[in-house]
Amino acid sequence: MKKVVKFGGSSLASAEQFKKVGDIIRSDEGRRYVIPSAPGKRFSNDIKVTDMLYDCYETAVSGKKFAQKLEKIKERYEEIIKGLDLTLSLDDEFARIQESFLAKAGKDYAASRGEYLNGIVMAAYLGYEFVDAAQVIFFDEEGNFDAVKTDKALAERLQDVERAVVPGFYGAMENGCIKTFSRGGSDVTGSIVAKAIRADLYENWTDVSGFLVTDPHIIENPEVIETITYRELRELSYMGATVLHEDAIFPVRKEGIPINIRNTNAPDEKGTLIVESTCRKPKYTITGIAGKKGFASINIEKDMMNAEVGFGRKVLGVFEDNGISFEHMPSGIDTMTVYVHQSEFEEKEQKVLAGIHRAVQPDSIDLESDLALIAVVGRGMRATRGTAGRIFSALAHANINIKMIDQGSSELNIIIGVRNEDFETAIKAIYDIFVTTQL
Ligand SMILES: Nc1ncnc2c1ncn2[C@@H]1O[C@H](COP(=O)(O)OP(=O)(O)O)[C@@H](O)[C@H]1O
Ligand SMILES: N[C@@H](CC(=O)OP(=O)(O)O)C(=O)O
Repeated sequence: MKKVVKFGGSSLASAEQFKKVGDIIRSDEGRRYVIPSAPGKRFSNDIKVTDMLYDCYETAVSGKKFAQKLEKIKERYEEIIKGLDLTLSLDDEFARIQESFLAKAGKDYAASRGEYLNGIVMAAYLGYEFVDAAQVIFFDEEGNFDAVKTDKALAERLQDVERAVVPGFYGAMENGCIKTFSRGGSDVTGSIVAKAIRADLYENWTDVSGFLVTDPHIIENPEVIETITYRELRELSYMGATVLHEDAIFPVRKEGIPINIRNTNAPDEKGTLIVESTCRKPKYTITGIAGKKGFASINIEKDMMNAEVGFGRKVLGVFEDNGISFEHMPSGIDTMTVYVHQSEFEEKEQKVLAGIHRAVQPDSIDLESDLALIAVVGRGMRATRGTAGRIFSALAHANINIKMIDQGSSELNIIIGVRNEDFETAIKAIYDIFVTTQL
């Protein structure tokens, strides 16, 4: 059995957490390739090392003194090294980082040092070989991930390495410059390594007991999802369920490698298994609920809109010309509504409105802001009648006005638009009706 195991920042925030991780790895021979994140938060208002590095680098490039900030980061690692009784000095590494900050090596280089240093500590602790991600994970000149080159390099490099630590989150471009994935990207590294070595399983260890039906910040102690398909997960992680980076699904999915989300603080729990397909019946009609705030809607009206060939294309062309992607586009006979991210739209609002007027001469355009989108996802919805009806009635009972409802033709998800201020109450109402009361 060959397993790739990724440990998130919360699992590696302190020596105590490192010890739990060590026990987990040593308890299973198959856990041969380890992907660590940078040390995360030790307590709720602590600062992640990645954020300390961004801040320190910004101070350095603005020409201010940054030695003290760098020292604080070094202390985080020294505390871990001391707690693990290791004889390891990071003095040379920190001297090099300081020089590189002065030479403006880049924001991505700065952030990547969190995982790089944690990888060195982890390799020393486990007695595994350290493989720098800059040697095996590649980005092209435009900064896009180069899957083909990476897959080949990783497979070759790890071919004869029995046990290795590969730091998460970063790689290198052709010119040697360090480049990171977006935040939470160590999940992506784990998936890429799992694909390259043809792993049997990709374990992703975090601080919750699996993928939960909904965000634990909204519902206290939500149920754990036992089995979820890649497609369901993609919908949920795209809509804000942050436990797994949305791009982490693709590499393993291509190879049919399952992902197992596990809890470092409760290693005996089975967690969530993410698979290509399953005949296991889901426990509830819905598998999960996720959502995001901060959308705006642009409602366009024009008599006889439906008869005007190319109307939709012309409207969407205006958004494209302004570099704005749209999330949803429900339409009526003489109306169409476009949902966009408010932050992307706000600064270009007047340009977009003028563009729409010019392109399709509408009768009227209405804007609404501070909207939230909620995705109710589940493979079980296809076989169950009345799911949308139950959502409607749950929200009506909770006194929430539904702004929009959109069911994908795959019947795997229903998207609901509500006001930002109703977001949490709406999720609670949907959770209650499908999970708590199991109606
Ligand atoms: N549906 C969900 N299921 C599980 N966790 C979720 C969900 N939605 C949001 N979260 C949050 O994701 C966190 C885990 O992700 P993350 O902070 O990236 O962990 P790590 O540091 O281990 O990579 C959990 O602590 C939880 O608060
Ligand atoms: N350390 C990086 C990458 C990462 O994946 O971290 P975590 O596994 O703690 O989400 C970040 O904070 O974004």
